[in-house]
Amino acid sequence: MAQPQAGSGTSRRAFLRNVGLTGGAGAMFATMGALGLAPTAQAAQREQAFRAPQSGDFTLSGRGAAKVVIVGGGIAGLASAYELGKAGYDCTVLEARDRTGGRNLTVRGGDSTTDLNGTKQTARFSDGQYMNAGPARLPQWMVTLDYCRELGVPVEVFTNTNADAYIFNESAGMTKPMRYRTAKADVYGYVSEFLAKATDKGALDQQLTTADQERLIEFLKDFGELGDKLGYEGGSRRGYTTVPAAAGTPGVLLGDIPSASDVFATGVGRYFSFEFEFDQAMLMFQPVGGMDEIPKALTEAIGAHRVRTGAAVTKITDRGDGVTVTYTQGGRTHTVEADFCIAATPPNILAKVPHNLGSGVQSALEAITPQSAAKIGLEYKSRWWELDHKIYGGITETDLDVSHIWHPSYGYNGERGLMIGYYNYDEDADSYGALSPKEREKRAVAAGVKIYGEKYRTELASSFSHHWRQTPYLEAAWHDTPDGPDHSRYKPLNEPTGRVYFAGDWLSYTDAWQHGAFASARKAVTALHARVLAS
Ligand SMILES: Cc1cc2nc3c(=O)[nH]c(=O)nc-3n(C[C@H](O)[C@H](O)[C@H](O)COP(=O)(O)OP(=O)(O)OC[C@H]3O[C@@H](n4cnc5c(N)ncnc54)[C@H](O)[C@@H]3O)c2cc1C
Ligand SMILES: N[C@@H](Cc1ccccc1)C(=O)O
Repeated sequence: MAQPQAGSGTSRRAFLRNVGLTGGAGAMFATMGALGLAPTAQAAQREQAFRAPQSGDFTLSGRGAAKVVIVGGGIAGLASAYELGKAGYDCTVLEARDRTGGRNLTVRGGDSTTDLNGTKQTARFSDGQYMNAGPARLPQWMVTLDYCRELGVPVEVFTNTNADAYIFNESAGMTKPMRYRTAKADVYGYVSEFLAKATDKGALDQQLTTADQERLIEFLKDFGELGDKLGYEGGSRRGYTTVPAAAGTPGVLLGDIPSASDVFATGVGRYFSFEFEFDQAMLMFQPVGGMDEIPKALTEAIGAHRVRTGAAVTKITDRGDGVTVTYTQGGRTHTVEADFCIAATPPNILAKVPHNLGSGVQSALEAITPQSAAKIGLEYKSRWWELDHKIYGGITETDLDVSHIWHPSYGYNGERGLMIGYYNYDEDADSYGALSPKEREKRAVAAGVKIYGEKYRTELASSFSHHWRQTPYLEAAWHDTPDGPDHSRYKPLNEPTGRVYFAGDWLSYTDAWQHGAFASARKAVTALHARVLAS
C-alpha cells in the first residue's frame, strides 16, 4: 500500500507515480497490466485517476457497474462501499448493530449498551465529554488520516507520551508515582554513565577506534547529562519541587537522586520503547469530537439509504452467477441479491454465519482467535490532573490491573474532563468484564487513588465501561492471526471465494488499527473492480 507522505504535495506524488516510484495508482496500473487490460484503457484510466479527487492516494480507475452487498458496516465495510460507490457500483451495506462504525465506538451522554451477558449501561457524561471506547489514536503515516482529510473530518493532536505523566510500578515497591521525565533522566543517566565509563576503561577497544570512543563518550555525556568524571548526578531534566520563576526564585531541583540499583529495580525503563514503535510514536492524532466522526462521515458519503442498520446477516450463499445474502431486520427475514459480496465482519462472527463457501474458508476463519481489551471512562467534575498535577494529556503507565490511564487530549483547562481509568487487555480486561459496572468503577478508582490521591475518587461524576469480548456482533477487540495474514491457510480469505470477497483489519499487517481495515477494503475493492472491468 502506498503510504501517505506527510507534506508531499499532490503534484509531487503524481510525479513520483508517473515515474513509477510509488505504489498507489502506479501499482494499480501495473496490476491492471498484469490482468491483461489494454494499454489504451490503462492510459484513459490513468488520466481519470489523476483528475479524480485524492482519497488517501487511492482511486479506482474507470467505471464499474455491478451490485455489491457488503456485510458489516465497520470501517472495512464502509470504506468498501465508499470506494466502490465512487466508481459507480450499486452498494448495499448490511449492519447488524443499530449504528455503523463497528469497533469504532464513541460513547457520549445518553448512549446505551447491552452486553452479551445482559449488562446494561447508559452513559451519563455531560455535554461535550466523550469516550473513545475503541480506536482513539492515529499515527501520521496511517491512511486513516487521509480519509479524515478527504471526508472533511477535522483532526487534532492526541498526546500519546507526556514527560509529565506518571509511571507507577507497585509490584516493584514504588509507593508513589514517578514522572516520565524523572524516570527517563535517571535511566538514561545511569545507562550513559556505565557505558561511558566502560568505554573509557577500554571495554570497547575491540569494537571501536579511539576516535569513535571519544565520539561515543561525547554523545553519552550529553544524552545522560553526565558530569566531567562521567558520573550521573541528576539535573533539571529530572524536574523541580519549586519551578524556576522570577529573579530570586531559581527553582529547587527534585532531590534524592536514587542509586542506579534502585532505579533499575523500579522497572520504569520498560515503558520507554513504546514511543519508539512505528505505530505509536508522536505525533499522533484524533478526530475532533470523537473517533466516530470517521464512520459518520463515511456513512453520509455513501448515502444513508444504502446502509441498513439493525440488519443481521444470517446466511451467505454464492450462487455461481451471483450472491444471495439473507438477513433479519425488525424480526423479519429479508434477502439481498447481488453480483458480489464483501464480507466485512470480524472472523469470529463470520465463522458462525452459515455459508456455502467451503471448508477452507471456514477453517481459516476458525484459526483466527478473538482477543480481549476493555476501557472505562471516568468523568470528573474538575480537571484536577491539570490543576494539581500539571498533566495535560498523555498516558500514565502502571503495572496495576488497570494498565494504562489516559488523560484527555481535548478540552484542556475546561471545567470538566474525562479520563480513561483503564485500558487493559487479556486477563486484566476479562477480570473487569466479569464485574458489574459499579464494581468496575470501584476497582478502577481504588487503583487510581494510589497514583493520584483522593481526588480520583471525590471528584468523580460518573463512569461508563466497555468490554469488547462482551459486545454483540463483535465479541473481540482485535484478533490473533497465527502465522500472519499471508499464510497459505488464509488464501481463501485473501482471494475471492467465488463471488465473495473478505475485508477487515484482521486480514492486514496492522490488525487492531483502522488503517488495516481501510487497507484490506482497498485491496478487496481493487480486485473486485479489476474483475468487473475485465469481464
Ligand atoms: C479497544 C480498542 C482500541 C483500538 N485502538 C485503535 C486506535 O487507537 N487506532 C486505530 O486506528 N484503531 C484502533 N483499534 C482498531 C479498530 O477499531 C479496528 O481496526 C477497526 O475499527 C476494525 O474495522 P473493521 O471494519 O475491520 O471491523 P469491525 O469494526 O469489527 O466491523 C465489523 C462490523 O460487522 C458487523 N457485523 C458483525 N456481524 C454481522 C452480521 N451477522 N450481519 C451484519 N453485520 C455484522 C459488526 O457489527 C461491525 O459493525 C482499536 C480497537 C479496539 C477494540
Ligand atoms: N491500535 C490499538 C491497539 C494496540 C495497542 C498497542 C499496540 C498496538 C496496537 C491502540 O493503539 O490502542
